[in-house]
Amino acid sequence: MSTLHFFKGHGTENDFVIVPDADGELDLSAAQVAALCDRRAGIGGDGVLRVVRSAKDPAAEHLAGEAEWFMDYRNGDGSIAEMCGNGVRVFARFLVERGLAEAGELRVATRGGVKAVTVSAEGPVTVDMGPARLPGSEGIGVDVEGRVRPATNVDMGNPHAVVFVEDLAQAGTLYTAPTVTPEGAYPHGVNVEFVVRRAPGHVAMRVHERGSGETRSCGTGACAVMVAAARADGAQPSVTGEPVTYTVDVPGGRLRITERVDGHIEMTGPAVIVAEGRVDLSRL
Ligand SMILES: N[C@@H](CCC[C@H](N)C(=O)O)C(=O)O
Repeated sequence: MSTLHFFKGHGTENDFVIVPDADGELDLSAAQVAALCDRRAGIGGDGVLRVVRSAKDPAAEHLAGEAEWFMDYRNGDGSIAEMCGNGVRVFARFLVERGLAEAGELRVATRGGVKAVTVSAEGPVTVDMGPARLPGSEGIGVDVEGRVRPATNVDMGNPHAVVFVEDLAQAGTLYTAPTVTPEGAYPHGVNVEFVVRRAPGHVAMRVHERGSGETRSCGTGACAVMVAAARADGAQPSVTGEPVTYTVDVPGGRLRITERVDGHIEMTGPAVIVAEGRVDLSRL
């Protein structure tokens, strides 16, 4: 019997199975990750966060001097993604609650680089996501109710296509991935955000995540949405010298996203650990 000690946590209901593996002894296959994330036959989650010392994982050993811990993030289907914004906030909360790091500012290694995360004792968790990249949106579109609308292509370390709609119901069921054009625009897949405006500086979104399907929140997605909305509103802090903050509502709660004058995107929201248990991997 191979028993795995796990925790469960979420950030605005983007939920994760957290697997402590300080010394990098676990080799979870994609099938095992998918089985853990299965909401009926497994624990259930949008993804898995393996908590490993940077020095003990080949993907992060080069970052060990900057960050003691590496977030090995996997999507719900077992695929690897470069970055998970809610995941890194939940990961930092876990480190602090388990006494593996002090509250305050700490650094977490990810496949998207080292992220500075600020954890308050009971309150919100803020992550400096670094700058967004807008590699060009020419020709990129998302099918909305049978009609292709132009989308904003935003890279938050992982890829996003952001499309504005009048009503979030226009996103449809999202049981399957939205159609993004042109075919092949995102050879490694893409996260798609549907956005409505609520008020100046306030938007709401739904997301279909690459590798996880529709989720209740996506941190990198909320940052991509904020940047797309800010640019559409003519706001660019690096030019105006004024930071810009947006409230982004997601089905699972609310995130506050600030673009600083240096271009870095900061995301703030709740992150909680809600359960702990053991699972027999051979039964999944
Ligand atoms: N939920 C995450 C994003 C997870 C990765 C994404 N599905 C991808 O494949 O890029 C977040 O909070 O950012």
